[in-house]
Amino acid sequence: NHVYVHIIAITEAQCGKLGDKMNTLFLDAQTHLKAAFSYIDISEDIQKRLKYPKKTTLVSIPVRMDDGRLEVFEGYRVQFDNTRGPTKGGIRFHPSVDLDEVTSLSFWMTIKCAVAGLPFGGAKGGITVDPKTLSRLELERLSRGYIRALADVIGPNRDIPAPDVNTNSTIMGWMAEEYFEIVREQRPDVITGKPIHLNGSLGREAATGKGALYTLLHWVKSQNIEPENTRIAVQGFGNAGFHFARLAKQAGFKIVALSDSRGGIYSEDGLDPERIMHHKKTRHELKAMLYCDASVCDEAEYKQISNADLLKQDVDVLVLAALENQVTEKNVAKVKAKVILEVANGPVSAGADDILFNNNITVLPDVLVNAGGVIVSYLEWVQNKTGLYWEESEVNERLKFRIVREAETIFNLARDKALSLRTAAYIHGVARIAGAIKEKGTREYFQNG
Ligand SMILES: NC(=O)C1=CN([C@@H]2O[C@H](COP(=O)(O)OP(=O)(O)OC[C@H]3O[C@@H](n4cnc5c(N)ncnc54)[C@H](OP(=O)(O)O)[C@@H]3O)[C@@H](O)[C@H]2O)C=CC1
Ligand SMILES: O=C(O)CCC(=O)C(=O)O
Repeated sequence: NHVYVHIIAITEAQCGKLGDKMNTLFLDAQTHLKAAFSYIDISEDIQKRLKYPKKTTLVSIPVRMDDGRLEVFEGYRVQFDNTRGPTKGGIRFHPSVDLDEVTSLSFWMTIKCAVAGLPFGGAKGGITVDPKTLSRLELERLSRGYIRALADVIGPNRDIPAPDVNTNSTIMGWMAEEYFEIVREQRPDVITGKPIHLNGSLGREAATGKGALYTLLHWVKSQNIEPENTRIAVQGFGNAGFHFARLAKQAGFKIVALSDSRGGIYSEDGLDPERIMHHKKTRHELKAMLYCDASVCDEAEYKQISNADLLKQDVDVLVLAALENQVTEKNVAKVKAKVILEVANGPVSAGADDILFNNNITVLPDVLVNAGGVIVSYLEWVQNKTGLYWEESEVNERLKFRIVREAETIFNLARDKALSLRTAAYIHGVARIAGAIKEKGTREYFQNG
């Protein structure tokens, strides 16, 4: 299989050229960086370095399909910055994966790991594929092929992948096992988000949703708002959105609307995410709840809504837990929520973000809100390295302590300097990265300066 795999490690100079060709997502993401630079004492050299990914790898992954055909898929791994430690970030399987998206996601990972105070830089990977069209065996072959193609650039102290959209613990297990075969050594610290039976961490499955809930709870407390008086709509009902919705209901919030890629449902009386997940699992769409047998359904009245409708709901908190660019300058005027909780990466465009700030709509930013996933991935990596495994309660306590500590710093900075929470989060994270670059000395950054 290796014969078919082409690894192209792109140099910095080529990256500059690629940078020029990048379309809106990466350029949009960079807007927030520029905003943060104006509040930090940071040299021009460091500013310039942070605008380019350090290493971009593109691979082709040949897969023998069940019917005997050979399909070749495009795979990516972008390692944006490793100044603070090995790079870290998930792997996405989705038809819209391209270099622009993966680079943007790797940039957000870099900021996020710094915001969370983790000893990691940022990376992201992906394959351009609709995994819903593959059989289980095709999916396994594709996942293993991705690792065979990228085994030279990842590693337990180099770059540590994890799950993202349409990937999960099963896929991480296959990938880890493929890596062990290649290096002839058990290295569970090469990938996080693994199954519990393959040295994964208790608490990783729900960590992204849980971290988002801790951030929201800290926010409502700072505003003297009771969860019981807070109505929430959630876009996206996968790992992050489902666990957030489930835990938010347990914490007393009222979930009135939910959606997945096929549409959504609304109930003024409130929805039960666990019950809805049960129906989604059997009928593959969230709105299957609408057709469920009356004897199984409760008394609540459900209304079908579109994905566009979900964003317009008159709720207290709009939770975006699907994909990037969901609220843009085109639809931002329709948003009625008072608070947006960014569980997804980059769900609000930079232009929409400015409009929301000017309209006094609070955006709790992705680089803080969804950091729970990578925080528990870090805890998994530490457990894998030490061989000492913690109870779930210990993992959750460590997650809560870290995310609340960083949230408190960011909330205070935003309040004291009258900034958006996003700008405050970027200042907090970028200052840590810039500090590390400075301390590292002149080898890479200032060779001729
Ligand atoms: N998993 C993790 O640990 C982390 C994830 N994130 C981010 O959270 C977001 C979601 O990731 P994750 O939950 O893991 O991914 P999943 O694949 O588990 O879930 C994604 C969900 O989004 C839904 N979706 C896709 N498109 C739309 C749309 N247009 N409208 C409404 N729903 C849609 C999918 O629907 P369907 O079920 O029909 O496919 C699915 O329910 C991503 O931005 C990811 O980068 C961030 C930090 C960590
Ligand atoms: O758990 C991780 O290492 C990374 C998760 C991720 O991809 C993300 O935070 O966007």
